[in-house]
Amino acid sequence: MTEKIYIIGLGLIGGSIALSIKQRNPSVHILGYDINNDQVNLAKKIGAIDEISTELFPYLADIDMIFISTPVQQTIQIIEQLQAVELKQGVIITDVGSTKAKIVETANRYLNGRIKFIGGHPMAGSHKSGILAAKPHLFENAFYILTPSEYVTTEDVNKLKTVLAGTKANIIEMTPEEHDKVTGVISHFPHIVAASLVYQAENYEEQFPLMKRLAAGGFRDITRIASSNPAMWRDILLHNKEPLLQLFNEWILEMERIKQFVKDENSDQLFNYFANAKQYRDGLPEKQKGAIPSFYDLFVDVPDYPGIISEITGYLAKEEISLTNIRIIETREEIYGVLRLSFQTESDREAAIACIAKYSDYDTFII
Ligand SMILES: NC(=O)C1=CN([C@@H]2O[C@H](COP(=O)(O)OP(=O)(O)OC[C@H]3O[C@@H](n4cnc5c(N)ncnc54)[C@H](O)[C@@H]3O)[C@@H](O)[C@H]2O)C=CC1
Ligand SMILES: O=C(O)C(=O)Cc1ccc(O)cc1
Repeated sequence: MTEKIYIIGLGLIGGSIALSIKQRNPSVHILGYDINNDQVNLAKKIGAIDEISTELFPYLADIDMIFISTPVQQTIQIIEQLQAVELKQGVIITDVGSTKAKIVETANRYLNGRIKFIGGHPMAGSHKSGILAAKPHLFENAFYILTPSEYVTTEDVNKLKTVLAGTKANIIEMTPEEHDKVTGVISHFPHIVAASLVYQAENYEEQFPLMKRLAAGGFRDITRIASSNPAMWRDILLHNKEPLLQLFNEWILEMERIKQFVKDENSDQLFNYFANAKQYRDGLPEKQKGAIPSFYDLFVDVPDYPGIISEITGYLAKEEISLTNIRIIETREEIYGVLRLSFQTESDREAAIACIAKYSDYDTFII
């Protein structure tokens, strides 16, 4: 049973995790520390934590689980220092960093399997920082990646998953290396591109003073993430060097490819370039938080009438099947609609298929 949790770093992510744990299980006692007193005081004030620690390593021998939710470089330093701290037998330590290989490698080296470390990364957030931007539902329907090493058991991972259940995230597992490659493509490199587009606009400002005021719409959308915390992104790039270097090379080749189409005035290739990108982009799951699609969506063909959502949720409630999201995604000929139901696990989805077949004639399908 996880009774006492220690959270180091009470900003956007640490604060959101604390709030989600407290909301699901108020009896869990959360001790919190932040190098910035204002953050930890605010965390206590909004009820994210029960108790403030005034030092990084207070008495920790009664703590069942530790979350390190600081910027990645600080996370490494804290893990290095943890080897000399007295901890409870069986304590589980996890982090929330946007990179995994360096952090997990540090944990393996310094904690040496003696202390159970499970790398973690909730794949949602914001360009905002700090406890005041924290929300208990920040990770709802997002992916939460865990990278357990050979030193931890399924039971350890399940313990962490139970604590994280209040986040309502889809928890999946992968290796630290897989994680860093995937997040390099869909998160880290896009932050570089966003910042570079901002530089490009800024460079033209002297020549076209109206540039800033004209930079609306698409430009604002694609560069939103350039407003993220610079120190955090500096450290993420320092951690994920090799995958990013490969992506730089591939991106430069990609730019050369489209540049050539423009140079050649190759109308067909230019059309195809945008048409293929549009097709792939349009196929991304709609309004999914985080960058990767859900694995456990179920689609149901339903008549389009008011009350259909409560009818379906009523069937699922009868069988005690929990749902993370439900949404009408399409109406066909104004008669039939498609309902998308999202589940945390494959077994919940299978149970839902059986349940809907038991109580209704609606067709279910998986894409
Ligand atoms: N911002 C985002 O959208 C996401 C961030 N992450 C990861 O989560 C981690 C935290 O990021 P945020 O919560 O966004 O940043 P944040 O800036 O909102 O919070 C970080 C907190 O850590 C504290 N801190 C820094 N050094 C510390 C130390 N040595 N000891 C104790 N506290 C310390 C800061 O004072 C701050 O309150 C980072 O590793 C980041 O890569 C993961 C997913 C999304
Ligand atoms: O603001 C956004 O859309 C983000 O990209 C948030 C984000 C930042 C860092 C992560 O590791 C994961 C998600």
